[in-house]
Amino acid sequence: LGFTDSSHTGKVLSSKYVGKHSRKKARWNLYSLHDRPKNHGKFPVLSSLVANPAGEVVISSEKKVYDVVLKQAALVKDQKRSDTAVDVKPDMVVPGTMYLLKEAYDRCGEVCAEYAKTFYLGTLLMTPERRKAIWAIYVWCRRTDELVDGPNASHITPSALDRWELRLEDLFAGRPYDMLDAALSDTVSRFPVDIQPFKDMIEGMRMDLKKSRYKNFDELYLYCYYVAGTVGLMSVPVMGIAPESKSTTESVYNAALALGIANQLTNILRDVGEDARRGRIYLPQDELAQAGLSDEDIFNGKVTDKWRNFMKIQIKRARMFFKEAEQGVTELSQASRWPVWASLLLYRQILDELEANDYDNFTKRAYVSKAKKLVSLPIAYGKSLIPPSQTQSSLARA
Ligand SMILES: CC(C)=CCC/C(C)=C/CC/C(C)=C/CC/C(C)=C/[C@@H]1[C@@H](COP(=O)(O)OP(=O)(O)O)[C@]1(C)CC/C=C(\C)CC/C=C(\C)CCC=C(C)C
Ligand SMILES: [Mn+2]
Repeated sequence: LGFTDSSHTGKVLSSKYVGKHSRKKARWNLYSLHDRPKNHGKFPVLSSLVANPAGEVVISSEKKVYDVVLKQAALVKDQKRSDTAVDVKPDMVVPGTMYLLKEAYDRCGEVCAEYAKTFYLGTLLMTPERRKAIWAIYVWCRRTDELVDGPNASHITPSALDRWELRLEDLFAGRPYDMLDAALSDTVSRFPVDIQPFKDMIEGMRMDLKKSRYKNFDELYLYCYYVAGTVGLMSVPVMGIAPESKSTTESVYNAALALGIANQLTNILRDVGEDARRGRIYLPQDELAQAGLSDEDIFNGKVTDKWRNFMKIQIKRARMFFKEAEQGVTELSQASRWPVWASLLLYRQILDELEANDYDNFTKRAYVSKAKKLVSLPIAYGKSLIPPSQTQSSLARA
């Protein structure tokens, strides 16, 4: 939804899980397009292992991230599912603060409208409580991204990110540092939003400071989780799951994660040329090599058949993540479905535009025209009318 603006667990996840299980080379590849498992609430045993570049079998990023998904889902599981704002805590009336808080949320709305207009319009379809909360989350994400991508990015050090994280902990503890933090502080006191995805997003920004290449899709997946999958996990507690939905909370979170991953993969494919000009290549190095491509080819920016074939595979993968996200959207509360469908349809069309540009993402920026955006809105609306799952299938709650 118009995230075409300004350009664009932590420790829990890292060393703890990456134990050496075997020195044998893994025989399966979790991320081969044909074998990729569908999680849908249960994590298949085989896919939790993956070979690292040294040939050691380690816990895959997908498994590590899935553990976070389970934790997030468990946190809200007992919360009453609700299509209205009844689960929202009432305003705490501290004289003088109500007005300031309103101003803080209004400012978040303005930032949102300025940076991501279409997305902002989408939020207007939500209930007022949810809309304000999503604005506050949006603004925090945007500010976090600006730390490493904004005008002061060259001055940002890991310790600046550490300070940003302390500030995050403070706002979760009810001690916001500024007005925009105050809005988020209020949001997290009203909705069952956990701090972990926020910390993980900061971890993604740390990764951006120290890393400009990704050995394989397992590494890239973890990065995509940090910077975008987290957004899905932050948003679901605010958007709400439809009370009539019979699918598992885990599967809805999993779909939200998939939407974030799909968006980020799409972002990466759209911005190959732009990123290369900053010395960054977010494409899996092993897959580039398999396609007979090197970093030099990316820097030279010539569309060849090798490049087209490579891009086809990458686009196919991004579409798989969008597909995985689709069934989760239907499970969201009624008022949240339309904006999320619109976001999914619009972002996915960037992939179509990449194809229409004959895979030239070196000199062209794929974008969805206003006319196509307009056409997508009623389609998204139609999809938002599909009722949530009524049966306890493989998606069902355990
Ligand atoms: C069940 C189900 C499917 C629920 C829906 C869950 C949901 C709302 C998922 C949202 C997924 C989403 C929109 C992810 C954002 C992905 C994204 C664009 C990440 C960007 C990262 C950095 O990338 P980069 O620097 O390479 O890109 P730029 O050139 O800078 O663009 C981000 C920039 C991180 C910061 C993210 C934001 C500013 C977006 C935050 C969005 C929200 C909080 C609201 C999402 C809500 C809706 C309705 C889509
Ligand atoms: Mn960015």
